[in-house]
Amino acid sequence: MPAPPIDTLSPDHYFDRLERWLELEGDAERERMARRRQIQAQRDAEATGETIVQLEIQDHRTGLAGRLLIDLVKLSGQPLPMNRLKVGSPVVLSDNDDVNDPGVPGVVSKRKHNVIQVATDRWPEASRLRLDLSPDETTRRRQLATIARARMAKGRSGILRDMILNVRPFREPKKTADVTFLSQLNPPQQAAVRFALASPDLAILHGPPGTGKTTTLAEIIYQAVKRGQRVLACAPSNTAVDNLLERLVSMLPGVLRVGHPARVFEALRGHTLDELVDADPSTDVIRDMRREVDQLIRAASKFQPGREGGRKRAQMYAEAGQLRGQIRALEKSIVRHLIESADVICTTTTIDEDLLGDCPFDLVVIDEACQCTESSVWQALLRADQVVMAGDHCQLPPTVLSDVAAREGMRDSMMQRLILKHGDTLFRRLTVQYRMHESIMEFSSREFYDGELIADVSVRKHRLCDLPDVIETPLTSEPLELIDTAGAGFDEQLEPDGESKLNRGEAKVVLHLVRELMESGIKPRQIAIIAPYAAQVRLLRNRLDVSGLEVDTVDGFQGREKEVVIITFVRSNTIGEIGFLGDTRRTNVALTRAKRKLIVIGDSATLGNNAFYARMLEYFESQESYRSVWEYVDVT
Ligand SMILES: Nc1ncnc2c1ncn2[C@@H]1O[C@H](COP(=O)(O)OP(=O)(O)OP(=O)(O)O)[C@@H](O)[C@H]1O
Repeated sequence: MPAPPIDTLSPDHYFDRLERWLELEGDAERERMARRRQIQAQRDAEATGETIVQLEIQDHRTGLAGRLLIDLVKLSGQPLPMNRLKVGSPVVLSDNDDVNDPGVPGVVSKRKHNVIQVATDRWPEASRLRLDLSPDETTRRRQLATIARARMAKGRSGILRDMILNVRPFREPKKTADVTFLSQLNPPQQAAVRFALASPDLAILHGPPGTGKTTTLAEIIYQAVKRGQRVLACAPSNTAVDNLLERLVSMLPGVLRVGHPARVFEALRGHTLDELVDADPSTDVIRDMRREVDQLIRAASKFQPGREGGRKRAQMYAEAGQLRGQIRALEKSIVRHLIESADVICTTTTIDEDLLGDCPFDLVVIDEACQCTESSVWQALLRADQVVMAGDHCQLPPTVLSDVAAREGMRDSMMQRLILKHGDTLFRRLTVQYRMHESIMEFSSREFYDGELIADVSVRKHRLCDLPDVIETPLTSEPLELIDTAGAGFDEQLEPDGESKLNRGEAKVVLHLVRELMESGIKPRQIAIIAPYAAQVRLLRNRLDVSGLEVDTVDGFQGREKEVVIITFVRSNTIGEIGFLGDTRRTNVALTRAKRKLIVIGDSATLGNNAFYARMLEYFESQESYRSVWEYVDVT
C-alpha cells in the first residue's frame, strides 16, 4: 500500500516519516559509497565524479576551532579530474592503496583547478591518498537531533511548527507602512517585498528563471535590517549562499558569512567568520598560545621513555592540552561576539550549531528552498520568528538517492507542499524576466508559469548577432532552433561498462554547431552544451577540447545562464522510452538557461510520444524554428 501523503499526517507521524526517510537515504548513500570504493581502476573510479585518486598533501595549516586544513594535489602534478566534490561536500580521505582503510572524515573547504582543500580533525596516515564523497552523516545527525527538538518545541517555534504542519492557520498579512526601496525593483518584485514584510509568519517568493529572485530577497533582508531585525539568510548550497552574500555586502555593513565560501571574491573575504576571527586583536594572543603548544609537543617528544622521561613528557602533554582548551574557549568568545553583533548571518541550511549556539532570529530567509528536503529546513525554522522561503518548484528538486524515500515524497520540498496547499495566500510570483529572448521564454512560461512571464524590454528581442564581433547569419539572428534527428539512425547507446546513455549522432551535430557558432564570432565561454545524461557529457568533453566552453548535465547549470545553449536530449529508440526526461522540471531548467539562442537536438519520433515533448515540438514548429537533421548533409 502506498504511504499516505505527508501533508495528511499528524505532526508526530510527519516527523516519524522524516526520520524514516533520513534512515533510507543514509542506507542508500552508504551502499553507493561501498560500491564505488570497490572500483579499482583510476579512470573508472574518477569517472563517477565522486572520487579523486593518487593525491598527495601539498600544504596544511590550522583553521578555526583547531581544524586541520589540508591542501591536496595530484601526485602527477596534473589538474584535478572533473568532479562533483563541491565546497561543503562531506568526504573521506584514505590510503590510495588500501580499499579497507576507513580513512579520516572531512569537508571540502576550498577547490581550484589543481588543488582541493579538506578540513578535518585528524591527520591521514598514508602518503598516497584518495578522496571519496562520503555519506553525509554529520548533516543527518544534525537533522535527526533537530527533528527531536521540533517535536517538543514550545513557544514561537511550536506555533510556527503547527502552522507549517496544518495544525493552525497562518495569520493574514498585516498592513505595512510605505516602503522606500533601495534597489530599482519592478512592480511584481515590489509587491513581493511588501508581502514578505507584511506576512507575520511565513511568506513564499516564487522566482521563475531570471526574474530577480536574489535581487528581491536581498531587498527583503535590507528592509528587515532597516527595521531593526536580525536575519538568518540560508540556502542549501554554498554557491547559493555566496550569491546572496554578494548582493548583501553591497547593501549592508553587518553581514557575516559562516561556513565554507565556495567562491573566493575579494569583496566577500572580509565577511567570513574565519577571516574576521583572524583579524580580531585577541587572535594575536591565540597565535602565541598555539606556538607554545607546538613547542611543548616538540619538547615532549625529545624525552626518552623511562620513568623520569615519561613523567616529564606526560606533564608537558597535559600542559599542552590545557592550553588547547584555553585556545578553544578564547576563540569561542570571539566567535560569539562576532555572531551577536552581526545583523545578517549567511550560512547553508546545515547550520553549525557549535558556532551559532542557540541564537534566534527575527527573520529567517531560505533561498533555493525548492532544493531543500523537508527535514533539511527545520534547523533554520526553529530559530525563526518570521520566515521567507524563495525558489522555483518548477525547476530541479532536491537530490535524493533512495528510490523508496523518493517515491514516498522525499523529493518534494516543503515550499512546494505549502504552495500547493495554500496557493497565493502564501506566495507571490515574480513575472518579469531579465534573461531570455521572449521566444525562448514563451514555451516554458506557458507550461510552467501559467503564461505569466514577461520578457523585460532590455532582453525581449536580443539576438546573438547584436553582440559585438558576431556576424549576422541565420544561426545568429534567430532565437530558436530545433534539429530533429528522426529517421537519421542516431540511436542512443548505453555507455560501455556504465549505466548512462549517449548518442554519437547527436554529438556530431553538436560539434558541427559549435564550429559554426565560433566561426560567426561567438566566444567559447558564451556557449553551453547541456545533456541530461553524464555519458553524453563525457563524450562531448572528450571531443570538444575548447577552453572556456562548458559541457554539463542539467544539474550543473541550475541557476546559471549563457548567451547560447545547445541541448542534446540523447534519447532515441524504437519504443518511445524517455526515462528520466519524463521529469519535465529538469527540461525546464535546460530550456531556460539561454539568453539569445536556444538550440535543441532530439528525435521527434521518440520524444513525441510524451505529451509535454509533443507540445514542445509543436511550439518550435509554430515559431518556424523546426529543421530536420537531413538539412545538415555533412553530419548524416
Ligand atoms: N528590477 C530589475 N531591473 C533590472 N534588472 C534586474 C531587476 N531585477 C533583476 N535584474 C537583473 O536580472 C538578472 C537576474 O537577477 P537575479 O540574479 O536576482 O535573478 P534570480 O532570479 O536569482 O536568478 P536565477 O534564475 O538564476 O535564480 C540580474 O542580472 C539582475 O541584475
